[in-house]
Amino acid sequence: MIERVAVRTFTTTACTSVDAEGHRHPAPEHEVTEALLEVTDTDGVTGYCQVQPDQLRPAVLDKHVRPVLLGQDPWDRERLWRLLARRQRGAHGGFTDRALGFVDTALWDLVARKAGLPAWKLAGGARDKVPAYASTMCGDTAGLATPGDYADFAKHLVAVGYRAIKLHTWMPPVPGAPSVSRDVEACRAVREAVGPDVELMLDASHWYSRTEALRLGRALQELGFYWFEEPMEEASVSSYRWLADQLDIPVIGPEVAWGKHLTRAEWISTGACDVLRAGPAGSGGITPVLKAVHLAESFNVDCEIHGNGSASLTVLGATDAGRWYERGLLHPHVDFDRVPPHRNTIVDPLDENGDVALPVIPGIGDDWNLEHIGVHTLE
Ligand SMILES: O=C(O)[C@H](O)[C@@H](O)[C@@H](O)C(=O)NO
Ligand SMILES: [Mg+2]
Repeated sequence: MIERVAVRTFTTTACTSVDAEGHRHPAPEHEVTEALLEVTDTDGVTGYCQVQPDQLRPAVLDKHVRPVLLGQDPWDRERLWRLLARRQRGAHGGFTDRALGFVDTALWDLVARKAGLPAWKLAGGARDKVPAYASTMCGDTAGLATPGDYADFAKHLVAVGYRAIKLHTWMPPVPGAPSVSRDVEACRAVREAVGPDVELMLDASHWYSRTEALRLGRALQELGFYWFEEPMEEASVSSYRWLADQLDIPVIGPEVAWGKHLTRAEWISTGACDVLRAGPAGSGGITPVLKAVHLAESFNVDCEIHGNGSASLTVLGATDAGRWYERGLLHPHVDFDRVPPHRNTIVDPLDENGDVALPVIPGIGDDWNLEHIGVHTLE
């Protein structure tokens, strides 16, 4: 039975930081506080999920998570997920899909560790590697400051094996952002740099109106882009249906819209997307993302998985619905393969063919340096 649910904060180092709008950029190496959710059962097995401390608050653990999980059989993951999800209504926004996702992910890690299997095998076992696309950081003023910078970086990414590249371009608070014309210049420069055989995608991060999104989408069509992501606020489903009706380039979503697989059923049934999107971090965990993947399969719609890391790899290994693993966020001035002090290895090394092998260790695949984490635990 589950006997302990705790969040352990620890110090480590990072070479990136987020700006005022939450977009990640390179930074000098510095100390940061991270957190690990731990769910331990009476056999002494622990499931883990790395969390942002402010996104799984003590009050949520006390009021919603522990009352559901403690004393329960961790193998009843589906029943426990549903009990947790139904707590969201009464939490009045205090128990987010992200918090639910962290708990569900730790439960998957726990039962896979108990089974001695990779979680993707336990959840299905559809493939043992997946092609990765390079997901760039947003534009900035040093490194990804011009269309030429994006073009040079794209050539490097192709040279190391990527067969697809997704641009995040310039976003506020970067001066002059957002700008449809600058986005088009960057996308054109990258297409000219890599040629016609590399799949290209743009993630416009929700800053545009319908008419701006339409203008940008038409330009991407001319450049042969593979999908068009999040040009508008995803709460406006009718805007996405309007846009998808007018464009040939596939519109993909939703990424951050709340409502788990249920919201995604609405996006498919109303024609708001041509390709579905869901990720364990933002859509309530591995459990509802698997539901969304199966939903998409039933409509013959591709479902692309949002976000890097072990939980996304779990879904991608368990199904063959997603064509790509989002590897990133990448930047010319950041070594994405750097192993931080709290890990023994990274979970998603890229091979020379541009593929990421699914992890083979028991659990979702994170190889934590528990000696570092334990020693550096903050009380
Ligand atoms: O912080 C975020 O929202 C994510 O990093 C996001 O920007 C990025 O992963 C994305 O949009 N992927 O599609
Ligand atoms: Mg996105």
